[in-house]
Amino acid sequence: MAKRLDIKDLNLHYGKFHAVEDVTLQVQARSVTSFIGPSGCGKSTVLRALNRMHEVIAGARVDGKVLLDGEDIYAPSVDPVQVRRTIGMVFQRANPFPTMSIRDNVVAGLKLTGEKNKKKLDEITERSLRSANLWEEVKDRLHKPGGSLSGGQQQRLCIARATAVQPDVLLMDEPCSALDPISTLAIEDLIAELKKDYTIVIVTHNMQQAARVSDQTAFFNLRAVGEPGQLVEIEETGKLFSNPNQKATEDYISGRFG
Ligand SMILES: Nc1ncnc2c1ncn2[C@@H]1O[C@H](COP(=O)(O)OP(=O)(O)OP(=O)(O)O)[C@@H](O)[C@H]1O
Repeated sequence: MAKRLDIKDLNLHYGKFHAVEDVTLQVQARSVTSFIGPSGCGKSTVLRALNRMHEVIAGARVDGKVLLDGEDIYAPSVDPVQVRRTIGMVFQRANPFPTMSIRDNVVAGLKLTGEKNKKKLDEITERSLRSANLWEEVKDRLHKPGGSLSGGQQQRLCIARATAVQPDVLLMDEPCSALDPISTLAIEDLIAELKKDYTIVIVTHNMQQAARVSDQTAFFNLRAVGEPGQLVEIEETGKLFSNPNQKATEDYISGRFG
């Protein structure tokens, strides 16, 4: 549980298009790192490279290294399916299986691993829903469809599904962008709880959110349209928002562009 990530000289392409250039950064275990920056600078692309989801896109290429507690997740001997289990992902739009029950949604990933023991699956359902702060709201309707929940509940259900397989890292791609302010706060509280057990990387357009939830923040930018995205700086969050090292960061956080 909760492993460290070391990203070294990461370059990401979509066919001939060089989307992200030379990203090197570290993410400590049991911490939250936010990726911020203007649209198109490659935040989601980098995030998807951290659990080998980038390479499923036709023509996409990854150069560089991503180490999970020192182990290269791109080593030839490593199974990408296993990587995606140990480095889970929560998406922008909650994507529960809408007609599947709440319980079956939570354990969907586990069932794929062949787990059939009902008692164990029930225990994991409760544990995962509790850790996603959803148990009290759904414990009396576990057999109702996942699609019957509100947007915020569906997003917490997806977080429960991601944690049910006990990953080492949780990647979150704008997990609150489709949510109202109350549901957003519920997810932010949840991120603070989950940090005790997981390493978390979150892409967000909301700088207040980055300031609220993260220990360190990475600012990405584009030199010009058509050029690859770059990591401008990564800093302790308080420092990045109060006294950034780079002028481009200051311009962005003070709303002068982006
Ligand atoms: N599947 C794809 N095929 C080709 N190009 C892509 C693909 N996905 C993203 N790109 C391009 O890669 C660049 C980086 O995109 P990415 O989505 O990572 O940026 P982002 O910073 O997450 O943007 P946003 O904040 O708007 O979500 C953009 O120029 C984008 O058009």
